[in-house]
Amino acid sequence: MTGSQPTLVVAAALVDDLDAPTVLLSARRRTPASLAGRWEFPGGKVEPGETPEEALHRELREELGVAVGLGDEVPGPEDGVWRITPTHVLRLWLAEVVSGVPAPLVEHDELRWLPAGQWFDVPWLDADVPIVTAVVALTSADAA
Ligand SMILES: Nc1nc2c([nH]c(=O)n2[C@H]2C[C@H](O)[C@@H](COP(=O)(O)OP(=O)(O)OP(=O)(O)O)O2)c(=O)[nH]1
Repeated sequence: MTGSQPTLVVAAALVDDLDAPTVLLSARRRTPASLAGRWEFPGGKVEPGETPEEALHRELREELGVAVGLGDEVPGPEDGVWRITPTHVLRLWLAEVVSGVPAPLVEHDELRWLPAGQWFDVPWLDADVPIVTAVVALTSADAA
């Protein structure tokens, strides 16, 4: 049944401070055309031989040019993961930047640090909306 396994995507809810988050980073996709202009959590697919955490560090280095520290995972409702497309599931971690300044290097054409109370104020990918709700709940931010 290996062929029926969904593709695992890993991503980060980057905040300013894992202990007291106030701002959340969202990234606007450049491609494909069907997703361009929508906002997401930076990340990407886990490659063979990588752990999910290794893949996430690689994706954030490649996409944003930053090193991060990972916080808690934001568990999803389906065996702990988030179903984002018929063929992809997402795992998401809270994270904070430990080195570098995020820049839209590859996959994105704009980054935005969303202030508390404005975490829903960009057109997230449809699948990400409930995930943002979970991030709000987990961080107990007064952001919604
Ligand atoms: N990275 C990311 N992908 C998401 C999110 N929400 C969501 O539905 N997706 C979808 C969009 C894509 O169909 C898929 C991930 O693809 P991707 O394009 O980010 O992954 P990747 O960089 O490794 O892909 P590739 O083009 O190099 O093959 O998951 C999200 O918050 N972050």
